[in-house]
Amino acid sequence: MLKCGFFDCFAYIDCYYFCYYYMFVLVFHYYCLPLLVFFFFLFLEWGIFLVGLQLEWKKGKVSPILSGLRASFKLKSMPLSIYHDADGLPRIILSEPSGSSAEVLLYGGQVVSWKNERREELLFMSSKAVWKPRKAIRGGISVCFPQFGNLGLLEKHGFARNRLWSLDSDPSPLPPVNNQSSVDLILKSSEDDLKTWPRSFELRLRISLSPRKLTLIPRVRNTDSKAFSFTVALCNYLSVSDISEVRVEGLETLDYFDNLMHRERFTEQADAITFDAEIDRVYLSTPRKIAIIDHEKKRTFVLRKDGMPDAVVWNPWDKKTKAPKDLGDEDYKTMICVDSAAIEFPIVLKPFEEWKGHQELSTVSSSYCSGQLDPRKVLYGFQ
Ligand SMILES: O=P(O)(O)OC[C@H]1O[C@H](O)[C@H](O)[C@@H](O)[C@@H]1O
Repeated sequence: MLKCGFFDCFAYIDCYYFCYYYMFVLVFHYYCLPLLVFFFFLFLEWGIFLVGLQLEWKKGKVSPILSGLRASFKLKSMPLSIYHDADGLPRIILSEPSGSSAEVLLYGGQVVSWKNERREELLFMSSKAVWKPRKAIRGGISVCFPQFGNLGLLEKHGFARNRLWSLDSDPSPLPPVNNQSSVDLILKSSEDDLKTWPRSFELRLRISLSPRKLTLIPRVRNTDSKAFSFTVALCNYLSVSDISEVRVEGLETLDYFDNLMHRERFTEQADAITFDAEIDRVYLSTPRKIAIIDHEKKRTFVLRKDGMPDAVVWNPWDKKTKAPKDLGDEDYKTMICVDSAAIEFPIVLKPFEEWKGHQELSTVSSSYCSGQLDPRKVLYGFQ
């Protein structure tokens, strides 16, 4: 007869615990441990990726692997409509809720109109502008790349303003835009351009509209196997009531190259720039903020820029022999060009590096007190 004492019960329970423990060890070793190892390496990989992303972004450089990964995770953006006007040039219309708008041509990646909420045009467009390819359109905001002016062997101001750009579906590392107030454009080196400028590049431009503000973010990526350098400018043709009533502040005491004096270097002596004759100067290492004050219209344009240390100031005045053919005789009176530029020190990019600039044009619709460059002071009287 089998007898089962009190302590035999414990032996019986112990045996079960041992089996559970053994099973747990088996499961842990064969299932959980591999899973833990898997997740450990997964998180490690993502950590390295995110740190890399941040470092690359801080340096302003982007590797193709990172940009490829980003592209695969990007959000789908809302398609923008492309219109063809009477001139046949494809254009994109940007708008935002306050009522302001902008028009952007694929030809040249050029902004040709920027209207405020009262539908007033803020950019100058020549009465004789030629709306046909292979010639830059006289007005708006044009992109000079890869050469400013005649500072090289290429055509004046480079070829980018005379090429057909495309919509950019992968603007990474910038997040994709998904509304009607921004557009991303891209120009890549073509076979023809490689013959005259044998450097493979991607030139991107984001144009964004917000109340009283137009922002342009140009970027250049070196997709070549060799380093290259370039000069660049955003030529802003601003609409003014009367050039003789205009004053530009923020460039005083700076050095400039005078294009009318064989690029000789001078130092600005005036406390602001006023206009009574032809002017064509490249101001060097300027502050980030420049004010263009239109006394008659009681409007001030505020130009803020980054990554483009120089500023060009140009008005051809009435020198009919010298003035461009696509400019009306009286047009010089209602325009002033103040450009954001990188000219004195060309930008150098190694393979896969990216350069990024930033320009913001805004308007302050009030009388402007000299010396108060901060538009908040003008608008709200902040001290
Ligand atoms: O006639 P474009 O090639 O468009 O150039 C227009 C003007 O652009 C810049 O402002 C230059 O400094 C000027 O020298 C030039 O005349």
